Amino acid sequence: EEEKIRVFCRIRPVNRSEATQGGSVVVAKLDDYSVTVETQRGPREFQFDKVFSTEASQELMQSVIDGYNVCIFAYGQTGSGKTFTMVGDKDQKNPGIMPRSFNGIFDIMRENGSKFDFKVSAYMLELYNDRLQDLFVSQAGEAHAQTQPHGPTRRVEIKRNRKGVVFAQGAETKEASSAQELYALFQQACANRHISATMNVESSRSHLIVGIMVESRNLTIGSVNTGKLSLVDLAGSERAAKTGAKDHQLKEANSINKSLSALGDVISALSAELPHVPYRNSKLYATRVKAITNNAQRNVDSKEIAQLKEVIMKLKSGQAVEEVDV
Ligand SMILES: Nc1ncnc2c1ncn2[C@@H]1O[C@H](COP(=O)(O)OP(=O)(O)OP(=O)(O)O)[C@@H](O)[C@H]1O
Repeated sequence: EEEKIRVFCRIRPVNRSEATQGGSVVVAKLDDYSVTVETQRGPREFQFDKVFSTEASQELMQSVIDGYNVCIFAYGQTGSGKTFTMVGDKDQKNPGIMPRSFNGIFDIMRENGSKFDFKVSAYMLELYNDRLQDLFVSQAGEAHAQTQPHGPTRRVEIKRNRKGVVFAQGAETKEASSAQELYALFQQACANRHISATMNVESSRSHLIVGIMVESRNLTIGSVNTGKLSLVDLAGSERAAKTGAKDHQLKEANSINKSLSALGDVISALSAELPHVPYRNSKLYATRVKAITNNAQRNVDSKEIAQLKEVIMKLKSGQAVEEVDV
C-alpha cells in the first residue's frame, strides 16, 4: 500500500559564499534513506523515504511526481534550495518540479487524447502575513480595486465543497490549453510575489501555492473526473533572531514560523492517522485549551492550572506548544 505522506530530503551543494567563508559540510548522505548531520552534541541521523545527494539533477526530482491527486511541497531553511527544487533557476536552464509537472500533465493528456477530453485550469496564490493573495491579480490592480467604493472585494478563503474537496473561494481560476500557456500564467503569478532580502538575496517571504485542476471526460461513457495537483514552495523556516529581521520583516518571520508549525501539527496528525487533524490550527487549539481550563478550575490543583495558563500564553504569542499531560 502506498504511503499517504512521503518525505524526501535533498542536499544542495555548498555555494560560493559559503566556500569563501570557510564553511564546512555538516550533512552527509549515508544511504538512499538516511542522512547524518553534525551537531554540537555529536552526529544525528535522520531517516527519509528517499535522499537526493548534491549530485542529484533536476530530472531526478521528476521521480517525485507520480500522480494527479497529490500535494508536493518544499520545506527548509532559507537558502536551502526550496525554490531551486520547486521552480528552478532564473533562466530556466534547470527547471524545477513546477514547470516539469506542467509538461508532464500535458504529456499524459496527449497520450490519452483518444479516450478522454481534458480541461486544465489553475489558481495561484501566496500566503503572506496570514493573508491569502490571488497572484493572478497584481498588487497595483488590487490596491486600485480597494479604493473603488463598489469595487470587487477579492477575499480569498479556503473552503471545502460538499464532496470534501478543498478549494480557494474568491481566487481566479484560469484555463490553459498547453504547458506553455500554463507556464506563462505561472510567470505572471511569480511576478506578483512578495520578496524581501534577508540571508538569501532572493529569499521568498511568502508561501507560493499553485493548484492545477485536471478535468477528464471519458469519451465513451461520458463520466467526468477531476484531479488536483498542489505544488507549494514554502517560505524559509529560519529563526527570526538569526536573520537580523526588524519590524515588518520580523512580522513576516513570525507569521511564517507560526504557519509552518501549524503545518507540522497537521502533518503529524495525518501521519499518525489521528482522528482529528488540526487544519484550522492555532485558533482552534486556543479555544479548546480555554474550554479545558474553565472546566479544570474546579477539579485540578493550581500547579496544573499554571501549566495550562503557560500553554495558553505560548499559543497566544504564536509559539509552538508540545502536548502536555494535564
Ligand atoms: N541543488 C542545487 N544545485 C545547485 N544550486 C542550488 C541547488 N539548490 C539551491 N541552489 C542555489 O542556492 C541558492 C538558494 O536556493 P533557493 O533560492 O532555492 O533557496 P530557498 O530555500 O528557496 O530560500 P528562501 O526560503 O529564502 O526562498 C540559489 O542561488 C540556488 O540557485
